[in-house]
This record gives sequence, structure tokens and C-alpha cells, in this order.
Amino acid sequence: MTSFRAFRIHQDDAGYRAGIETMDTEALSPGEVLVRAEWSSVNYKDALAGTGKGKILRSFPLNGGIDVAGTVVASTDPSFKEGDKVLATGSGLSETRDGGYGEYVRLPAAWTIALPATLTTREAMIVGTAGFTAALALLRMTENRQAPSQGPIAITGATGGVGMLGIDIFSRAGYEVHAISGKPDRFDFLRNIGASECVDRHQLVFSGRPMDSAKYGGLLDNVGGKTLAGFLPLIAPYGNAAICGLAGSPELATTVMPFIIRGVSVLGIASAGTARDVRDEVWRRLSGDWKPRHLDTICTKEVALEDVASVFGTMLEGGSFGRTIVRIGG
Ligand SMILES: C=CC(=O)SCCNC(=O)CCNC(=O)[C@H](O)C(C)(C)COP(=O)(O)OP(=O)(O)OC[C@H]1O[C@@H](n2cnc3c(N)ncnc32)[C@H](O)[C@@H]1OP(=O)(O)O
Ligand SMILES: NC(=O)C1=CN([C@@H]2O[C@H](COP(=O)(O)OP(=O)(O)OC[C@H]3O[C@@H](n4cnc5c(N)ncnc54)[C@H](O)[C@@H]3O)[C@@H](O)[C@H]2O)C=CC1
Repeated sequence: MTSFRAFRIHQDDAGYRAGIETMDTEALSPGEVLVRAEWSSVNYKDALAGTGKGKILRSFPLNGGIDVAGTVVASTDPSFKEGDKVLATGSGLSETRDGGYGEYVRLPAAWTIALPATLTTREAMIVGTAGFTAALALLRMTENRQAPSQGPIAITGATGGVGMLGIDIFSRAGYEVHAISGKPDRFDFLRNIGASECVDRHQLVFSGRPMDSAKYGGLLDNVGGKTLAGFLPLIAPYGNAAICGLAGSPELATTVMPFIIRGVSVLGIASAGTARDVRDEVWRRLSGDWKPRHLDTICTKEVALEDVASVFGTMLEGGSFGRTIVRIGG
């Protein structure tokens, strides 16, 4: 039994609250692989969970953090041994089991990924759920016959984690990327990581018609609401709209026209529950031909575990810029 520090989230008679506590490894959620955490990251979902502004945890109390990378200290599963470097994203972390915001985390072997040789634990957490989600979207889009010849991919919420890693990954995979963002002062940055064009979302005027002239081959949407509804009529025949997020709104008011006239497909992207074989394929691509080329640039902030909550407010107010990683034992 080892005593350690964790960012733990409670909801009980005393209300919703979270902060740094000391706990014992024996109290961690069950699993075969005990990991000494080195790095984690901050995703929008972590901010919802840490503040209680979203219904993320489905059991209390739990350690926060949907991502983790570190070193195995003990394993009852023969697939892993002491000293192995591993990572996990989603997979119930900070939803139904203790997550990565602790010096130790216990993982089911079924959800533990051996760290690819081309990534460090720190790089794996710059990628984290954000990069995994962007790559999962690209995988699903290409499986549904998305091709660069159909036209540019519009990426909304472009200055956020999924947005920036999406720009890097899609451009590396040969797509022209148009970044949609409300932060024009960041456009040079977005061009440097792979965007061909940047569009100020405050200047966007959607016609409101059910169909409009096709302008984009596909869409990676982090925003939802009127933004998503505005882009659907602009997608070229048989293009895909990969729907990831709700940073603007969870609502969607639209018509069936783009789907039944242009054959546009809506692909729901749910990173947390991705099946193991697909998960392995996504990490194989992320550590190989789709490995983001600008990880150090996209990692704009590093915080200590004690300071993780300081990031949540800005993130939920739309102020994100790139990826924040959490130094735990790294
Ligand atoms: C990195 C990923 C992301 O960022 S995704 C975006 C962040 N996620 C969210 O904001 C979702 C937060 N969740 C909610 O707002 C609510 O759970 C809800 C609106 C989706 C549903 O709330 P409601 O109170 O109406 O119902 P329940 O919470 O009781 O759920 C109904 C039903 O759905 C199942 N379910 C809910 N969440 C999940 C989940 N994350 N994964 C799988 N299944 C989920 C829940 O178990 C219930 O099913 P049942 O069969 O009745 O058990
Ligand atoms: N479906 C899935 O598996 C996943 C979903 N997500 C979701 O994707 C979204 C992005 O996640 P992260 O990149 O981690 O967050 P982030 O906070 O890093 O990025 C959010 C981006 O959206 C922008 N934004 C915020 N409010 C906006 C608004 N009203 N209109 C337009 N843009 C707005 C922000 O400026 C920022 O660029 C979130 O909604 C998150 O919940 C993220 C990862 C996985």
C-alpha cells in the first residue's frame, strides 16, 4: 500500500467539490495494471468534470483526468510488466473509474496501451484524448471514402486541443485544412501548424438555406449548435461531417437535405468507448504516418498536478489555446 496525491472529485451531501487529497493505492478502482503516472492532460471534458458543469462522473468519488501515461509498477496480467511505459485515454477514466490526475492509477489490462516506441509519455499526453479524437475522426472519414480531392476539411474550434491536433493530423494526411476560429490573432500560429486558410467565425454568414454551394470536402466539428448547422449545407457530395464536440452548444437544428441530396454522412465520434482493435489502430497511425509534426508547438502550457484546476475556467469560457499537459511524476 502506497500513499499518494490525487485530484479527487466528490458529490455528496456536502455538494460537488474537487481538490488535491492524499489517498492509498488500495483505494484505487480495480484493474490488473498499477501505473506510476508521469503525465496527464487537460481536455474540455476534464474541465466539465472538475467543476461539475457537465455530468461526466457516473460514480463518486473518483480521481479526475481522462488521460494518463506512465510506468507500470506492478501487473497481474502477463501482457505488462514492471518498468513498461503505457498510456490510456478515455476508457472510463474519470467517468466510472479513477482517472489520471493522481500519482498512481490502476488500469484494466484491456484498456492499457503499450506506449509506441516513437512517442515519449509526455508526447503521448500532448496527443491525449484530443489527438486520439482527431485521428479517430480521420480514420472513420477515410473508411467512409473521404478523399483530399473532395475539397478542404473545415475544422471548427480550431485553437483548441482537438482543433489544433486535427489541423496537424489532417494536413499531414494530405488534406487541405481550413481552420475556423474566433481568434484572428492566432491565425499565423494555425497556418504554421498546417492550416491553409483561416476563417474568423465572427465573420461567417450562413445563408440559412437547407443547401448551399459546396465549399468543403468534409468537416471536423468541435462546436455544435448553429456552427455545425451552418456548415452541413456547405459539404460536397459524399463528404463526411465528423461530430466531436459541444463547445458552443449541444443543440442541432437542421434539415435532412444535405444527407439525402448530397449523400453527406454524419459520423459520431465517441473517443472514450472506442473498441480495443480500433483504439490500437488509431495509436498505430498517431505514432506513425499521422504522428503530429508540431507537438511541442501545440503544447502551450504545462501545469503541476496541484494547479490543474486553474485551467478549467478559461477552457469552459472558450479561452483555450492549444494543449495543456499535467506534470505528475514526469
Ligand atoms: C472527451 C469526450 C467529450 O468531451 S464528450 C463531451 C462531454 N460530455 C458531456 O458533456 C456529456 C455529459 N452527460 C450529460 O450531459 C448527460 O449524461 C446526458 C445529457 C447525456 C444524459 O443525461 P440524463 O440525466 O438525461 O440521463 P442519464 O445521465 O441518466 O443517462 C441516460 C442513459 O445514457 C447513458 N449514458 C450517459 N452518459 C453516458 C456515457 N458517458 N457513456 C455511456 N452511456 C452513458 C446512461 O447510462 C443511461 O443509460 P442506462 O441504460 O439507463 O443506464
Ligand atoms: N466526442 C469525443 O470523443 C470528444 C469530444 N470532445 C469535445 O470536443 C470539444 C473540444 O474539446 P477540446 O479540444 O478538449 O476543448 P478546447 O477547450 O481545447 O477547445 C475548444 C475550442 O472551441 C472553441 N469554442 C468555445 N466556445 C465556442 C463557441 N461558442 N463557438 C465557437 N467556438 C467555440 C474554443 O475557442 C476552442 O478553440 C469539446 O466540446 C469536447 O467536449 C473532445 C474530445 C473527445
